Amino acid sequence: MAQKTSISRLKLTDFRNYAAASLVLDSRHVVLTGENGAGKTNLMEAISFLSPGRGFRRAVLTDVTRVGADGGFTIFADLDGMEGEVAIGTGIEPGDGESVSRKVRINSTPAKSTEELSDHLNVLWLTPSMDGLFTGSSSDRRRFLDRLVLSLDPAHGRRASDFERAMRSRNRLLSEGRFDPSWLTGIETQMAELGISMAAARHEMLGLLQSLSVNSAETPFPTPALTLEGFMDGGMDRPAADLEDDYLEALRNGRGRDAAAGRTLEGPHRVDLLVRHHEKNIEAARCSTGEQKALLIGLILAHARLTADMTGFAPILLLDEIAAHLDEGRRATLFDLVDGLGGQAFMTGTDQSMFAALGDRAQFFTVTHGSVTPGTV
Ligand SMILES: Nc1ncnc2c1ncn2[C@@H]1O[C@H](COP(=O)(O)OP(=O)(O)OP(=O)(O)O)[C@@H](O)[C@H]1O
Repeated sequence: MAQKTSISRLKLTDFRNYAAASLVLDSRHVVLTGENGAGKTNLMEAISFLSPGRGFRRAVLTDVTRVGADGGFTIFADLDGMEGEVAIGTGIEPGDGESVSRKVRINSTPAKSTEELSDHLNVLWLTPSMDGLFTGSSSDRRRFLDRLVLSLDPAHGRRASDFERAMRSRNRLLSEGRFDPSWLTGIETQMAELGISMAAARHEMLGLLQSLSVNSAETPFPTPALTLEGFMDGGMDRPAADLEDDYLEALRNGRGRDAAAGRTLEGPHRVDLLVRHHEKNIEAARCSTGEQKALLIGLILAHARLTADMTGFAPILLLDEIAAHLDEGRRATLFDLVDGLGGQAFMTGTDQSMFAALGDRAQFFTVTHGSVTPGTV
């Protein structure tokens, strides 16, 4: 059984609709209930800032600061993490401009980047804005895929941003008509190395996820079948050096075409994640709304289980409005599955009675207009 990571204290200042808020938690699950617009999702978003990136809303950081405050916000958390007890602080400071990046302190020491947060905890989420994942844009699915990979392989984020940077340099050279072969080859060699290792990490993560899906038919939340399309399709079993050579050659041969298109037409940045309902054998995009939600829940649960197996620590789960469209039986099953992961999950809803099946496996808080109090009203 994986060990637990859990948050024991959370303190927000000038974050969204919270001027100041403080929660003291035990290691059980956390249920936040309150009216629409009270600040439940905002609290979950604050927790998502304890992982690399811009949180689950992918927010512009200056929008996160409370309207009316003087420009900065802070989030402090004490947690029992993967390297023991740790205090994490993050936020932006007053006066930070539009292109601000958020600062992170770990046990009061400034972190080099937000990626250091991955050493201490994994935070996974499911929010209503992900409901359209299967029918929406391939870039959303790619981002989703990369977050899945990131929780198992923290170096994936750095590889992806280095690849992007190299690709932008290549695009610029090509668009300016500067076909300097040695310069281009240098950049393309870097793209090939990074691109193939990105593809390999994605491929490996999907393989591991699929190997976990054996029990899927027994729950209302089946793990979907997942495949990648658009780059090195079906060819990832060959040695990495061969794949890199192939991609390098494709880039070299594609210079004229890419110059005309104004972008690089082949690479890991063009991959799409194809999702199918395994048992019904149809694409997720053609499943009903309820079936799509069940597949998404199945996918997040399988990923949480995989993260727990691979790291030895159950991730923190943020499940926003998870209970809203499930009947009583499915809700109870979901809570048992979430609890069975062995981690701490945060769940929101408008009605506390929807979480009754959790019993004393959870602690309850009421959220009202930017304040949060223990217990229920
Ligand atoms: N930077 C900000 N400053 C002040 N208020 C903000 C800021 N950003 C968002 N808000 C407000 O925070 C409020 C609470 O939003 P939140 O999404 O947390 O609600 P919720 O409790 O999850 O509601 P629902 O049940 O409708 O999803 C909203 O009214 C929103 O306008």
